[in-house]
Amino acid sequence: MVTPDNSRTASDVVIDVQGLTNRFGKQTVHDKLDLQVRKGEILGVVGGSGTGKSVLLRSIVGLQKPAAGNVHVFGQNLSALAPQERSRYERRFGVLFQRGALFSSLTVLENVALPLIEYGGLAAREAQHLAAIKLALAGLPPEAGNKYPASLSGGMVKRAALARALALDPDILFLDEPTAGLDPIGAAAFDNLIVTLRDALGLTVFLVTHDLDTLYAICDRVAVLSAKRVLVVADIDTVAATPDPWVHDYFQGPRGRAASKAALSKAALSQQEPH
Ligand SMILES: Nc1ncnc2c1ncn2[C@@H]1O[C@H](COP(=O)(O)OP(=O)(O)OP(=O)(O)O)[C@@H](O)[C@H]1O
Repeated sequence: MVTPDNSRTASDVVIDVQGLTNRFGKQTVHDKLDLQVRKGEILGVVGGSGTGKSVLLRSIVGLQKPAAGNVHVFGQNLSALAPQERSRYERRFGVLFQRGALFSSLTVLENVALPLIEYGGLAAREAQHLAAIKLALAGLPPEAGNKYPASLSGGMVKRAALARALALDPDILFLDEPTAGLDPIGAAAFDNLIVTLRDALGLTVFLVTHDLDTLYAICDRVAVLSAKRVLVVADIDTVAATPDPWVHDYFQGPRGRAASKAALSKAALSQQEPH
């Protein structure tokens, strides 16, 4: 594993995955995988289809019991905690699942209010007031709150799911392919929203994605999953230059080159803008 930047201290680490092994029957998805996530960063997690990105996310948030290994979050070994204590820590996580995972029989506002009632102990009225604020944070107009998920556009579903992930004021936001299925303009707007929320709320973001534009635009570091482990975790330019066939095809292919070029032009433009 390549970790060129050792300047940060252990206290920066909010998630420490050590020796994680996950199996499904005879299939080993992770074999003694190690990964650290630093406070306040947006970490992009990439890898070929089926390399175990979602399973890794699920293992960290406690939805997948690993065959071996530990996950420390905020210095606490979550696997060693009693269920009640563990769920206290897990409430500091906000998770946006791949397909949104909203309840279809509830309105958007009710979906966002639900965790506030269930885990936050709020009465329905207060929960809905707070939920309306979360919807606004996620960039949805107030009228979207009264709609059912089926009547929302793909982009709005993502924002509604994001609002729900933010409901309990998490410290760490987990996003599983948040821009999948969005048009490029919608995806760029969602990327910007993630950065704004990270900066405003001091979040740490664990972001599983296939979206090269997202990686170049908003990730502080990128981790590549390959051969059941983390092949490399570093800034994107270091990752893109890693000698590995999948990394090469992914980052040096036409889409990778276009995304890199777009990021460079954006950086040049922002330097020209008056501050
Ligand atoms: N609950 C499960 N039962 C059995 N196998 C599973 C289960 N969940 C995941 N897997 C298998 O684990 C492997 C990793 O799955 P995972 O969804 O983490 O991949 P991924 O890297 O997120 O892929 P993609 O980019 O296609 O979403 C796959 O082979 C998948 O079929």
